[in-house]
Amino acid sequence: MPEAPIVFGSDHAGLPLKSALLEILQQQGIATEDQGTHTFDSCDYPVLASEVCQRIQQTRGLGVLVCGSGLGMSMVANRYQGIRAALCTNEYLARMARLHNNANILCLGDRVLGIDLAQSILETFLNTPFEGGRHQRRVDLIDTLPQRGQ
Ligand SMILES: O=C(CO)[C@H](O)[C@H](O)[C@H](O)COP(=O)(O)O
Repeated sequence: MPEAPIVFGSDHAGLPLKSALLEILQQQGIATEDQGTHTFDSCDYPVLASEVCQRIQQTRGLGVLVCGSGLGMSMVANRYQGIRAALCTNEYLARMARLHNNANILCLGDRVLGIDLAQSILETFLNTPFEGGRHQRRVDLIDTLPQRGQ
């Protein structure tokens, strides 16, 4: 389990699932942060994703972004340097996102997943280490190849 707090963010559509997952982790004694949103007023997912990504750039820990589908959050998050966001709809994807891609943000869709499956995906993500080895070389290329325009 990582030492930095798990940083959460959602828009209005992701608020119910985010709240449920935060409560579960808090009951397990896991440190968390909630960068918002905190109300059901309609808001814009790029703003919330930006807050969480900037926080992860500081903590170098793991984050969770929840919107209606998870798509918008993942699109925004993957534009940030050093952020590898993975939209996961099952435990296999969550496991591979950590093992092979060293993903540091998990994106979830509140309108896609039930709480039980989302909890299982989250726990898989948090408890799976990066495998390193050949995957480190590929992860390094994620950051360098686009800058070279290749
Ligand atoms: O970014 C999204 C879609 O890719 C998220 O699912 C948003 O939460 C969704 O678009 C919000 O929709 P709403 O009709 O404004 O609630």
